[in-house]
Amino acid sequence: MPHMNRPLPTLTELLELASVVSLPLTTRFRGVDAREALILRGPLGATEFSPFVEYDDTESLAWLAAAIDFGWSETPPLLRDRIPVNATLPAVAESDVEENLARYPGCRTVKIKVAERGQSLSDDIARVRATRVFIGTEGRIRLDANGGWNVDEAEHAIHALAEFDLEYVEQPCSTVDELWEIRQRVKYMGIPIAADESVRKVDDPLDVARRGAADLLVIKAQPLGGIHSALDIVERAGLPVVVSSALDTSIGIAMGAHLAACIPNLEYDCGLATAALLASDVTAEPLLPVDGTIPVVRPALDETLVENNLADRDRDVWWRERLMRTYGLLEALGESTGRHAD
Ligand SMILES: O=C(O)CCC(=O)C1=CC=C[C@@H](O)[C@@H]1C(=O)O
Ligand SMILES: [Mg+2]
Repeated sequence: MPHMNRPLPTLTELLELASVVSLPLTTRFRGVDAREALILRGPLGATEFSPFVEYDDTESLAWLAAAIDFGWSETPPLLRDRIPVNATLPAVAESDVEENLARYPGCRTVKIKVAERGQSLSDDIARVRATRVFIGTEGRIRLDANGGWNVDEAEHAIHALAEFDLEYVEQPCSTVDELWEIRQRVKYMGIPIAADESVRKVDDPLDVARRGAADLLVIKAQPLGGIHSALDIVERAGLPVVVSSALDTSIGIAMGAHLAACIPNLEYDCGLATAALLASDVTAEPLLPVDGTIPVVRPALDETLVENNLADRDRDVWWRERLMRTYGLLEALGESTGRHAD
């Protein structure tokens, strides 16, 4: 799965090129208030290894392949220099919608988190309604349930939320079978179903497309093994895609922006505006949206910002040990496929 057109950098090299940062978030997201990431200074520019902290080493493997791909392999030809992006609205209270959306100047599309644990459908309805008021009738609203509903709950929620005019619903349920079922049930309403976790957290990312269980795919560069590997998936899936971030720093977002820039048909706004969720970043030119787009650039690290955001000593050790173990897995895979570290 990892693509590499040159030998793997050695583990010693990677460790020398690494800094571990912890960036505060403006709003709690995915249950955390800070985003930890290991930043690498690759020969082609800065790159990022930042599987979520709860992921095991096997799941982290694709993220390391992605980091090396972006830092050590040339990106395929870029077809555009800016990417239209959506605002990402965490599962905030109705009263906080306006303040959150004000961070995304010019974005005509909002992705709203719904089905948050501990909340009810009426919280979702209030958040979606406030968003529709904020963006007006021309704006586009998509929902992301992160698999939080069963099929009946999803059907009920989609009926209740359809009046707000939905562009699509992302991962309403957790399994591919459930996605297939809910897609059948809401087809008559003309609301497409997008797969996210059913692409990035499964053994076969193409299964959901092959089984006709989604209308479009959410594609994330890090969990799918990097730009080359993700492009291969996009090509083989044959469905429209939305390139999204993994709540990365602006370095990982640049990886996503480069991936999006390589995709011939980009019909939907991409989920790459999440630098707006970071209260601090590792570059002086964060990839924040301007006029609803972000640029396709490789931002330079600002070493003062890196220094100011360095993680605590114990977290630094934790990330370096994770890097070592994951590198071991990658190396073993390389050996089995004939690729070797120096
Ligand atoms: O798609 C977007 O608008 C931003 C990215 C985003 O929402 C996510 C990034 C990383 C992890 C996820 O919980 C979340 C998602 O599920 O899509
Ligand atoms: Mg999602």
